[in-house]
Amino acid sequence: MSVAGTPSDARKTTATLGCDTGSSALRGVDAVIAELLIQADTHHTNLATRQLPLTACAGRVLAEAISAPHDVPAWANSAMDGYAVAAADLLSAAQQSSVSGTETSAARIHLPLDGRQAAGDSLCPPLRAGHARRIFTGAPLPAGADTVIAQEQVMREGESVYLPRTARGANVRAQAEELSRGQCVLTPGTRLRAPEIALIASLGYARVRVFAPLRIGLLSTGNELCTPGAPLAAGHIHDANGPGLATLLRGWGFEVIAQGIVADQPAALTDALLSLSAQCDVLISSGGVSVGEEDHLKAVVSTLGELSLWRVAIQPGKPLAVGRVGSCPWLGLPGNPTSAFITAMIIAKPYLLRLQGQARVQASRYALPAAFSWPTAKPRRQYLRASLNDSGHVTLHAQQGSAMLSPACASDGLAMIDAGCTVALGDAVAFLPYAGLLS
Ligand SMILES: Nc1nc2c(c(=O)[nH]1)N[C@H]1C(S)=C(S)[C@@H](COP(=O)(O)OP(=O)(O)OC[C@H]3O[C@@H](n4cnc5c(N)ncnc54)[C@H](O)[C@@H]3O)O[C@H]1N2
Ligand code: MOO
Repeated sequence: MSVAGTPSDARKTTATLGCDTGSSALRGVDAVIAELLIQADTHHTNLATRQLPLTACAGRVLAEAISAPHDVPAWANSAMDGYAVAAADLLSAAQQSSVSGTETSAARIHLPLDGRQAAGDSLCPPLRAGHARRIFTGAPLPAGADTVIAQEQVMREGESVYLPRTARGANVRAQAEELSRGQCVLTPGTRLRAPEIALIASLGYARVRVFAPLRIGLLSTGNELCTPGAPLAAGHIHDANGPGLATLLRGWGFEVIAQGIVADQPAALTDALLSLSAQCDVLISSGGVSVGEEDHLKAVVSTLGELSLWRVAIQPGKPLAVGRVGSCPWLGLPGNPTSAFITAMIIAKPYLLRLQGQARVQASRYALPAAFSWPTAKPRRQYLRASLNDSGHVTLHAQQGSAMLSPACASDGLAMIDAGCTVALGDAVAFLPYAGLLS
């Protein structure tokens, strides 16, 4: 990806592009996210916490540090089904074999067995000197043994075995090789996904302290909107943003109080915002934040609290607004469905996750070769519906309209092209998979 000129040149390009009125005044996406994260950091410490059973913690954010109550592994054990030996015995047996000349293959050492050790055995007597012990994966390593030889490499003959030379320590999971007792393994702010839940369970904890889920008040604004399932009157459309955004927000672990459709009229908006702000930690609306005479939301929010930011250098999603209703933060997403989704995933998500107490909030992005060219630099950062082809190159969906939903369903993620940048075929371009944005 290349930037058109220096940063100041890029600003000049932006300012002189007549087709995007007012773009020079737009705030950059990264600056807006950084500002929102600072706001969230000063807010989230007030969040309530609860101690919950592990089975109820999926997607919750940890509110306490988790330390290992014991070494992991707590005791040395076998990583293979095979035979436990002392490496020193292999060496001395090998020397004897070569002196007596009884060893048919120089690689084989003959040792008698002293018993059998399975996972879950409560007794584990020490290994007898000069012996091997049948052992199974996860079984404790007997004192005196330091090496396990996988059974595929061993010839068994009655109660003795022929063993290959093996490096000391092979196939042994040493005590504390992963974690030491008392070591902090998860810090507050960690989102609990399947691996974290399994780790906590493995340490023996049945309950952990997590943050209460953020309660988000959601409303779809617009006089043209109609609830899905209801017949459409002339000039009306079904509300896509309400169900879509609620799904996104619930997928990120939040509780959603869905207000449904609210007419774009000052009185109706005022009532809805005041009632939701009394029950919620954050308010999210879609629609009514652009420049039209029917876009009343910004004025209403200014009256009820403060409009702190409006318009971001992002495409789609430019009219995004941020403010508060009383002390309740409000994010006003644009009405075009894809603009609403993209601003939710790119800007609202890190803010909300941080408000929820989560430490790591940025979505993964990968630099991958472009299977397209983007010859004209744009004044706003682009988030384009994109997929990966069989060679792992980024392809763009043919339709990129911000009112269109089907391209998002037919793609794998978003290609990001910075403001002022062009892309030539084969250039590295940032790709954000939906997998990291939707969950
Ligand atoms: N003169 C200008 N017009 C527009 C500008 C501009 O800068 N100057 N910006 C455009 C951009 S960019 C966007 S994005 C939209 C955003 O406008 P609003 O946030 O005010 O949204 P609405 O006008 O209410 O709706 C826009 C569009 O989306 C449809 N919509 C709204 N809500 C829903 C919903 N819940 N489900 C499905 N579809 C919805 C609505 O019917 C409109 O078609 O403004 C541009 N205009
Ligand atoms: O930025 Mo608008 O969101 O292009 O449609």
